[in-house]
Amino acid sequence: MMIHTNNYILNIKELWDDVPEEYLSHKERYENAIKKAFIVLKVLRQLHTGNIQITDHRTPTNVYSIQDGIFRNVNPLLIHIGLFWSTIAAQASTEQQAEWLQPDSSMIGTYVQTELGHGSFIRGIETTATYDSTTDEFILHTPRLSAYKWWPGGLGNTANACLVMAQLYINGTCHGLHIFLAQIRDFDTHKPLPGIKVGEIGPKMGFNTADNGFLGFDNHRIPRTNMLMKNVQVLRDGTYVKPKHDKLTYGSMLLTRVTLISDLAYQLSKAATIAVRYSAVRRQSPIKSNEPERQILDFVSQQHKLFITIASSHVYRVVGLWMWNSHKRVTADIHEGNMGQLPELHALACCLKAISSRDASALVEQCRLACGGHGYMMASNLPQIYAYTTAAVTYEGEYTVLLLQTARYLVKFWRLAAEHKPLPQNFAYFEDYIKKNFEQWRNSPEGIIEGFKAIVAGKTKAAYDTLQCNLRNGREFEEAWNMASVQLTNASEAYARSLLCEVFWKETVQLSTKVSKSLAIVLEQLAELYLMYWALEKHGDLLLYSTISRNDIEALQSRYEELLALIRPNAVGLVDAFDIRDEVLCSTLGAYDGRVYERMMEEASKSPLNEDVVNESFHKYIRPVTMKNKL
Ligand SMILES: CCCCCCCCCC/C=C\CCCCCCC/C=C/C(=O)SCCNC(=O)CCNC(=O)[C@H](O)C(C)(C)COP(=O)(O)OP(=O)(O)OC[C@H]1O[C@@H](n2cnc3c(N)ncnc32)[C@H](O)[C@@H]1OP(=O)(O)O
Ligand SMILES: Cc1cc2nc3c(=O)[nH]c(=O)nc-3n(C[C@H](O)[C@H](O)[C@H](O)COP(=O)(O)OP(=O)(O)OC[C@H]3O[C@@H](n4cnc5c(N)ncnc54)[C@H](O)[C@@H]3O)c2cc1C
Repeated sequence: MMIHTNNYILNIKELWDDVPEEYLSHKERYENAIKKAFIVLKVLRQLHTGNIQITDHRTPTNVYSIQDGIFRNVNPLLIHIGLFWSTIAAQASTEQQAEWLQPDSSMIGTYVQTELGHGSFIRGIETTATYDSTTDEFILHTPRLSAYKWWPGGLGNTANACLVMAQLYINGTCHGLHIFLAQIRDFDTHKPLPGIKVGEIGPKMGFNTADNGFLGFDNHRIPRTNMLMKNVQVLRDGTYVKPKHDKLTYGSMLLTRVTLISDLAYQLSKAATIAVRYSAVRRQSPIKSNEPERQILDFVSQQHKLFITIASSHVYRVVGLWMWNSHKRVTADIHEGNMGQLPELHALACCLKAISSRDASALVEQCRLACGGHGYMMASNLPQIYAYTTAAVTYEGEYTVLLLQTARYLVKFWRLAAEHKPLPQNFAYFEDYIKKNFEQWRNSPEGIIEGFKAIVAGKTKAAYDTLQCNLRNGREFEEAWNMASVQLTNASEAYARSLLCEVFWKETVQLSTKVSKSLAIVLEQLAELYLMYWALEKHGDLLLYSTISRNDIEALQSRYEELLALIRPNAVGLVDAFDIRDEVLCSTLGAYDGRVYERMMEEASKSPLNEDVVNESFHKYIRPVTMKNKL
């Protein structure tokens, strides 16, 4: 059957709620979401097997984005689709993949890594997988409460299988973390298998349809062939065959960090669409007292809040794609046995995942604030987008922890520069900074990019000097590192910002040659706005580390304000161009037709508190008190 995915999915009635999900209980929310998840999964399987074919050109992104509207929260199968399958595809041997990656598989899986006691420091994970050569099995075991797995999405009620990260023991020797496939529930009855203690962890700030779960193993046995064996093997006699790089097991985190950048771009585009459209509808107070009230989008301070969100969505879309292509290239190299580019990819993914999630959550919150009181309504959808986005600051590598990973990479190159050793081209600016080869400041995108590089160099130098000073004072390296960690994270943050500015500007300039002149102008305005915004935000750092002057900063401010005025007439068009359907946006404030107040009233009428003219609690609790003296 040929289908148009948009229409097909939008027309499946069971996928769309009559009662807004906020009115459901924790249990009902899950049950509602799981019903929908399996309808969507069926569609995806039909697409995969070719039973239905797509006529529109944007799937699977389309299916992925439509699900945002379907769930208004999180698809409980997100980890099954996004992490379970992709980890098997990347880390299982060809034979394992042939067996496990069947489109009609009974397995519903999840990715089980974090424990009650350890999330960030994964070498501290306590779950063990001990090889028993007499039976050719691994024994999975949870030695104590802190070793209970805690957090995995879909684990609480949905999954019947999982990929477990555990410490591998062979003949008493620990070989570190490895990934194992374990069945945890019966495929038919769905009851936990013997030796498995599994459940759901309870309500959270968001992700409430994702049934995040806990899991403990009591000497649970799985076949030896259930260890993911593409990069590393345990042979029948217990021989351990090492991987070519000892962090290949962390590959799924790397991939998800890369993917997340694009997902966050999409969340930003939703928030921007809601806030900009609302700001075009909402009128509040005149600018000149003798004039009618103005669209709040005409207030320059409102433009300052919103246009950076539009621009940032483009930045993360462009940089997300750039990272995706790098990941593809590096993965192909790894297949050929060349690990050379992995450290760089890891360093970039860490800082970009950290900064994109932090930026996205801050900007979504800014959009909510920009919608005044109405932005606080769940029906605006901004609170849900925020709850979803801010979780990304923590999961898949906590913000600070990831920035400190990138700092290791920066410090290595600074050490080379300080010792006057050869540097790769992309760090040549470290040497310039040491030799004080400072460029004359230019108030242009290229000038700002150079300025940001000077900040990276200056901050890395400061962190490195502190580290050295701590070492000279007799501290051990790890302690000296901890003492310098505020400066180290600052250097990483600056590095991420300089990458974002450089990649976005260069890609925009290139793209501009391929599109119409009028579109090129708008794209360049947005890119310039992004660079100016951050130059002004970081003007203190520019004053410290570059040759910028006070006059230059004043000129930047004027150009920034000019850009706000230039973008204003295109603001609504720019968010319309994100092309997000009303059914996906799920917002009373952001719908295409601009019927904000009508939709708000329609949504309010769905409140169960409006079902009875007089709520029965009046008779039970209020009247006895208020009427007491009059009875
Ligand atoms: C209709 C449906 C359609 C569905 C379509 C699906 C599409 C999917 C799209 C999905 C997109 C977005 C949605 C995503 C939603 C996700 C939902 C949430 C899921 C959440 C899951 C999780 O959170 S899983 C758990 C994640 N946990 C972490 O990230 C833990 C963080 N900690 C670490 O990574 C490590 O502990 C740390 C790296 C911090 C340290 O490791 P350690 O072993 O201690 O390292 P060291 O010994 O200190 O050595 C460091 C050296 O190792 C190098 N290194 C570290 N990591 C890596 C790596 N990954 N790769 C390469 N190298 C690495 C590091 O550079 C050091 O090297 P050096 O030379 O010594 O400096
Ligand atoms: C919504 C959501 C979904 C999730 N889904 C999954 C899943 O599907 N599967 C899974 O396995 N896990 C999942 N997780 C768990 C997630 O990966 C971890 O919570 C995350 O990696 C952070 O680890 P933590 O909770 O141990 O934080 P902690 O490391 O305890 O962080 C607490 C604080 O300590 C600081 N800190 C910790 N270590 C250091 C250090 N070395 N240096 C400086 N500061 C440090 C941090 O910066 C932070 O401020 C999920 C989490 C959330 C919130």
